[in-house]
Amino acid sequence: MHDKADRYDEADLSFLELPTFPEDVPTAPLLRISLSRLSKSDPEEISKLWKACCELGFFYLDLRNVSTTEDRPTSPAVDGLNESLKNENGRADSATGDDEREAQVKIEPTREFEVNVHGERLLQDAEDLFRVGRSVFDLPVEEKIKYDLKDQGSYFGYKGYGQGVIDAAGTKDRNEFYNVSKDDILGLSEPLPAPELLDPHRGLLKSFIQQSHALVCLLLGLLNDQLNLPHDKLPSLHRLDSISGDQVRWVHAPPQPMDDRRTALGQHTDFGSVTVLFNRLGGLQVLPPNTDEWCYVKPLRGHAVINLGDAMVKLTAGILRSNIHRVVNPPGQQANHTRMSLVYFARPADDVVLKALDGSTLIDQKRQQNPDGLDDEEITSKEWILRRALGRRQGGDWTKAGGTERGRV
Ligand SMILES: O=C(O)CCC(=O)C(=O)O
Ligand SMILES: [Fe+2]
Repeated sequence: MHDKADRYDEADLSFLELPTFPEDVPTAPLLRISLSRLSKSDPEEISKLWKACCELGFFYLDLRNVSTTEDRPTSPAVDGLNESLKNENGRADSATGDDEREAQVKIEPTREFEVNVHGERLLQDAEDLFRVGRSVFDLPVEEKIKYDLKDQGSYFGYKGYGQGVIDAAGTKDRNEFYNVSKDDILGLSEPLPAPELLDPHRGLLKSFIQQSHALVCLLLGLLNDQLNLPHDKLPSLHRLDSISGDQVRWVHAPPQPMDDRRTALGQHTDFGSVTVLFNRLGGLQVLPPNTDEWCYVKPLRGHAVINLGDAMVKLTAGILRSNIHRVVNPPGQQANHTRMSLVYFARPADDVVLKALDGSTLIDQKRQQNPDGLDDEEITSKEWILRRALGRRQGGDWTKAGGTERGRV
């Protein structure tokens, strides 16, 4: 048994500046996995990852430096770098800083843009982006709706409060989104219309995207090996420089009146491959397999919540799990606070066909057990995501919004 991560006490895991997450609500049984140990290919940690991805499809990933000398990346160069990259606002988001920081974290520059994941850096970027997100939602609605790109057939940009639906009856949601495309920020596609206040933060968004994507590729590489797929198969479907639906999302939900509360974001499975989620207030709930009780995911400081999406289910013939989740008003003393979350959605490249991959006996066996299973249609990643995302918008086709959860426990 490892005890390093477990020796942090509760105070280290809490957001002390926020009202505490209540003790008396059901919480979901997410395993806590250490990035530092995964990146050293620790076999025990890899089996925890495998178990979490097969059984629940959700886990916590500890992104902090583990406090032992051998684990801590404290070379003076890296420490000094972090300082030198902060601008006068204390934010690490200058354009020149990006290049310098990339140079430091990149050990083996395999593909254009790619970096090695650095957990503390990702945590810092997430914290900085929480501030940026607040300023986006503070803009007047008339300004924000200029960036609702639904009518152009895009799921990037703004989605206003109540502009999504949470069920087949068309009940309106209770949150706003702002979605930023990876390809826009990396210069792989034309820039989309966006509020001017985001301009100075494109460097920060780029860093967050690179770090999140590198994290996802590390996880995909480890899962690839567990699945006995040909080397690099899963990561190669998720190249940072391929055109894809990868996006950063801020989710923003003001507190709901005490006598009129409803689900803010309706139950769903994520559409893509791997989701990296930063939460501070509670409200996210999962429905664990074989239960009918929604359980809260308690936010933990220094950790991301990672969950798998439907693409991973389809590519592995259902070996890996994408679990249903939803967002409700924050619980207990947190109920009167505005909730915001920050998400990175990694998705296979647009042209990847979402069907079981060849080259793994494990996947072949699973496919044989369930021959008509998940390959019932030939659909690309782009079509799948567009259909599901727009199906959940008002006026969309709800019957097309569903995912692989249908017919499954
Ligand atoms: O806000 C959250 O905690 C989760 C958001 C979510 O599930 C999503 O945007 O798909
Ligand atoms: Fe989700």
